[in-house]
Amino acid sequence: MIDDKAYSLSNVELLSDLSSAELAELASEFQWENYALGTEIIKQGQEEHAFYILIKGKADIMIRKEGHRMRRVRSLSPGDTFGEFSLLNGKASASTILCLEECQVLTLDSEGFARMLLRWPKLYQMFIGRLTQNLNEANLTLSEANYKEILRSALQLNQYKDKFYGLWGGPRTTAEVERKLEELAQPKGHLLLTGERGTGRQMMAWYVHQRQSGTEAPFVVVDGRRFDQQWKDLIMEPASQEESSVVYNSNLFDIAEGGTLFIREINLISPHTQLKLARSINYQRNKCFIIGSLDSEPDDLERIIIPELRKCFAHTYEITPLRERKRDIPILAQGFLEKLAQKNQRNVPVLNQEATQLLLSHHYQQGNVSELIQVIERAFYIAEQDVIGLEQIFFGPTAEQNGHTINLLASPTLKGLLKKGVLIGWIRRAAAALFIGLVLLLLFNPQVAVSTKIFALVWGLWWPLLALISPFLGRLWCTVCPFSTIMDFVQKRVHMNRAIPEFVIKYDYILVSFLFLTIFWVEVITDMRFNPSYTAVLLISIQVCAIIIAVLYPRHTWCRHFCPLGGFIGTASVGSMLEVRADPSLCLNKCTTFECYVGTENVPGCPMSQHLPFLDNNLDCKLCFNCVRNCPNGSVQVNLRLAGREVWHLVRVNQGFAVFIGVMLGILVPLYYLASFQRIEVSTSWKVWFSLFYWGAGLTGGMLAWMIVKPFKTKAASLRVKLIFAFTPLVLAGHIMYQAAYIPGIRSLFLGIGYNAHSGLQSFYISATAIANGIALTFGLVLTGITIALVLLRTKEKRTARSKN
Ligand SMILES: Nc1ncnc2c1ncn2[C@@H]1O[C@H](COP(=O)(O)OP(=O)(O)OP(=O)(O)O)[C@@H](O)[C@H]1O
Repeated sequence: MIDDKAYSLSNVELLSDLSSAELAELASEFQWENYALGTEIIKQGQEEHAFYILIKGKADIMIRKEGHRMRRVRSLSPGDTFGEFSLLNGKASASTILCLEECQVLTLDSEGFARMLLRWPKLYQMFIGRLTQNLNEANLTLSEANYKEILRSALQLNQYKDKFYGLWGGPRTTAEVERKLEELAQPKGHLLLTGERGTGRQMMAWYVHQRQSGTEAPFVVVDGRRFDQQWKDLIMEPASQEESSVVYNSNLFDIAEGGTLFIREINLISPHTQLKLARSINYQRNKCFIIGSLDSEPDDLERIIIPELRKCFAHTYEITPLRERKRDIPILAQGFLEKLAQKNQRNVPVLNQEATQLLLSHHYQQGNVSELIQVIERAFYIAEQDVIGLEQIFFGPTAEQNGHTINLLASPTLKGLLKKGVLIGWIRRAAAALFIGLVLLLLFNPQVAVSTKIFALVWGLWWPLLALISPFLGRLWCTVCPFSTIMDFVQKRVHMNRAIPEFVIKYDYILVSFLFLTIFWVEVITDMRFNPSYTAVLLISIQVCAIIIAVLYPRHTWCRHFCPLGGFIGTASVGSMLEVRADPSLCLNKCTTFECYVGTENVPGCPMSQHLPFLDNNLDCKLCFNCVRNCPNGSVQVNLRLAGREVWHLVRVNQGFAVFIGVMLGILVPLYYLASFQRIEVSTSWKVWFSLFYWGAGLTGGMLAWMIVKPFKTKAASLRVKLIFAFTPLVLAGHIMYQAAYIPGIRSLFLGIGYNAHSGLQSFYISATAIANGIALTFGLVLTGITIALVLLRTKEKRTARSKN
């Protein structure tokens, strides 16, 4: 019978490296089991586990998701294994195995499985590799978290040689680490490494091990987080060894014999197991060197690990957090870039001054050097030139979702539409064609433009509509904006793709504010709203500027850093009801290709240079949906949300746009009173007074906002920034009031509420403009008031929560 089993096992690919003697040894552990057609060998959710090899018959791996019918994931045929996943992670089975025919299997219980892995570590390694491959083919989404854990487990037998960058930092750090390495490599007793996550504790452990025992000696890594579930039984203590009902050929110290056993996050082992571990360490009689690591200050050690275990470690070494040795940052960053360039056979990119400064200003509390590596790797892969600037550095916490949203992509029709992008393409082309027709008409046949009321619609419909729709649809207009379509058309054919000057990135709010002020001023001074030819010249000028910028610089630099209209809609859309966001956990765990930023063969990357997991406000999102089309992981969502919520939840934003809001608010008074209503006769002196009043008010508004929000060194949105953004409804209301006055016929529209022959018509009729203004102003004031109150409440709530922690 054993021969039968050994013969069957010899046909299993996973075991093909074992000799006949070894197969015979292993076969004695396995049991035969038969299952009839339609039976379930394993049930999803089952707690007890065994390892199975299908010898005869066919079976399916089935998964039932909550509220759904059973779904087939994969078929199994003779030689395939199953059950191993649950054995390794100690969790309930994630799937059901259903027999499609009569099946014969060989099974191994959990203890036999553990013995097999210990007896043949190489098998374990192959096993993990095979399992990973199987998992890849199976339902990745469901198993992703477990999959990662297993890969981590697999690391214990992997060679660490090529894992680390082998850099330490600046000369001071390098000298200190080298000295410490020499010292620690002298075997005087076990070592405890303390330091925050990602400071390099593993790396230090590896290099200590390398110096002490050599690269080829075993370096076994186990994780304290899963020690109780996975490894507790593999440590021997003198008393329990004989008592134990399970006799193992080997234990953790045997596996690491002659090398190092590295126990990560040792403090996360339960106190009971810590005690067992302490006894085992003392009992193992220096079979291996032990390194423990934990995230703690050395002074806290007594509190978080039990004294018996603490005493096992003769010395401790604390690795300094990255933020306390900032001089290392540029050297590490450049070093990582060099390694990446070497690996990818590319030129070594250089970090420009601004990018370096940004890297230096960050605190790296999320993951120290690992966090820096992530930022640098991302920058390396998304950089299109050999210089890495601010545009390629994405930092800090990823975007978080606030409150309830409705993902519109849940609708297959809409998803299909956006994924194809054909409709948007046609709308863009149609808008561009209409725009060109309009400009030509204004330029060459202004009388027709006026008599057909087309001209009136330019000022009376286009602009008011923009102010009206952006609180709802955000920058959706920017996607179909003819300026950007024409600019895109030219850019595809002629482009220099120069790096965007840093002053443009840094001071874009000044450029946007200045252009905004200039356009409104020219409009009033030249009486452009009553002059088709001037209007055409303005539109052409804007288009020419957009084209020049598009030829010089990459993507939609114009829309992001220059366009006054884009700036206006962008600030209005911060609180809008539509957002495009990604699921950061999906992006960070699954994505290594950054298609949302880089683009794919057919669809360009984000025109606004956004990396989706870090996109957490609407200011720079044009809702072009390129990311929806590009993302291979389905991470992108198009959400409907509560209007305004982004303002009181604002985390990061280009703070300069608070200045722009100040400017927009400032000019409302001169625009409204002088331009809309007081313009009885446009004399030269009126123009002078208007100009003085207008520029004075605009600049004062901007300066005041600047003084309130300064200093804006980072992108973090302070309370003051949020408060200024809370004024957006008022700004919008003001601009709607100003623009609405140009809606064709509105000035001569009066609404009557009665007739009184004695007191005359006027007392009973009210102008439509006044009603519109009243409504807009009331909405503006009320919404601003509510937003300010919510900003204050939310800040208070956050402060209270922080002080409680
Ligand atoms: N001084 C350093 N020089 C170069 N690379 C470093 C340095 N410190 C850490 N790293 C790199 O940072 C990454 C994380 O390091 P490591 O895994 O050793 O951190 P850790 O403290 O053990 O934290 P974690 O438990 O999160 O892994 C590794 O890729 C490592 O190569």
